[in-house]
Amino acid sequence: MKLQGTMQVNQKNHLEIGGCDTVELAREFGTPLYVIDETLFRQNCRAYYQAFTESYGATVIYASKTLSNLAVCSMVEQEGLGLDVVSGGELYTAAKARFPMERVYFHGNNKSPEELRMALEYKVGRIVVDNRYELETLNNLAGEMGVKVNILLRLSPGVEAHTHEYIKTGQIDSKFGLVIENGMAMAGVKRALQLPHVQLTGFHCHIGSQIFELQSYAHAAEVMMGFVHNVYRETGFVAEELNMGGGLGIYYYQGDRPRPVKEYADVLMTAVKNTAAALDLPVPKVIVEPGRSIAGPAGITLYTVGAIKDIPGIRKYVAVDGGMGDNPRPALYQSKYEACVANRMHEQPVEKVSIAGKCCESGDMLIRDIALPSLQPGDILAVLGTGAYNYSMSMNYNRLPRPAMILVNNGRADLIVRREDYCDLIRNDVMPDRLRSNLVKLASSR
Ligand SMILES: Cc1ncc(COP(=O)(O)O)c(C=O)c1O
Ligand SMILES: N[C@@H](CCCC[NH3+])C(=O)O
Repeated sequence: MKLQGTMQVNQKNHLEIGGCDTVELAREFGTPLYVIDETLFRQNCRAYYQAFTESYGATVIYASKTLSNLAVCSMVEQEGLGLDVVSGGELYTAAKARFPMERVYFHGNNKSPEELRMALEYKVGRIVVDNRYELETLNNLAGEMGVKVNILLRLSPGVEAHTHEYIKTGQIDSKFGLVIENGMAMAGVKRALQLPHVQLTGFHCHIGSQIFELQSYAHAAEVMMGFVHNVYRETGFVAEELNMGGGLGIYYYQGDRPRPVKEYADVLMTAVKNTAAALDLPVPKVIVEPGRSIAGPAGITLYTVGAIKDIPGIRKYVAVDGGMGDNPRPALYQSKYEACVANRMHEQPVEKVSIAGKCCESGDMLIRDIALPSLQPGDILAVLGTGAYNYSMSMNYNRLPRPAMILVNNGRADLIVRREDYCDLIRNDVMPDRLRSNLVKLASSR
């Protein structure tokens, strides 16, 4: 097990994070509870800023799909990064956090006309256009509003990243972007250059997520620069910007070998520079969009242990008060996590158990076969590395209220997302009058 950031074991043998005792946090805020280590989150932002912006003049934008709320947007802003948003909701959150809109990039493979109009009204820095339909729609909307908008075109470079099938995005058979290989991308560029209300500034690609193998980035950069060269030869257009997406992998489980951000920056920037030199092109402004590698390691989730069921010779199930509702990743991608018993950190593992969630799904298993000290109902289990794609992918299946989130730093814990309650669950339910009167009739006929 790997304790990251400010995590340590305190004198009471409890897990501590951000100078706060997790057992006390569980008591004060309840469980399940998302806890974000502010120091580590900011350190991760700074590692990107130093490696890309200070060393190479590149731009770093945080992918808010990873974890977004007002407090997170505000930290990202303070650390000098931009923001990638993929929906009206993420854009709205950024606006409410007063994030400078010129530092916002708007992504997505099916932005609605309303979302595009909203982005134009907010004057976001760039819209990353995914397909021809969007290109025409955006041009028309910008025309109606009398503006010209800066765009990047998202391309599918045909580069396969070594990661889970569901989180690969750069291959040809993908719902994202215009394919380079078959001419779709070149046709898109030529059309964009004709349209009066869009200003093409460059190209974007994103080859996937949870990537350890840096050569995939170098390869993608070479393919993208090759395309920049072909565009220049065919149209005379010189791309000023090259957005290479995000995707750097993090440590979740033994065997995961994350690469340092500095190494990632060196590999990517060297590939861009060398290819530009070989093709006699100016070096474009490079943009990267990390998410997981900033938020992931900075988060943990605290649960309370409940029912324990031992099926002798088969499996011991230890159920916790959350599960796929707050972390759907194990059910979706068979993702693995490490965990510890936060209130008894000094005890050695004595048995193998499986941590079950509380949803009515056999697949709601947070961790299978983990060696832990003997667990009792009431113990606090901390699952590590849950800062990315947990809260942002959480759901209300089984009408479970979503957990609270707190930000910890230097012994201080601030609530940044309130725990949902049962009223939240029925907030948008509407009882049609005819059903209401049926209920009244039924009641009175009894
Ligand atoms: C377009 C785009 N940019 C950036 C990211 C962030 O990726 P990661 O969280 O792996 O860094 C994603 C998600 O995979 C994405 O789809
Ligand atoms: N949600 C995925 C990552 C998807 C990235 C979005 N392009 C995960 O948890 O690993």
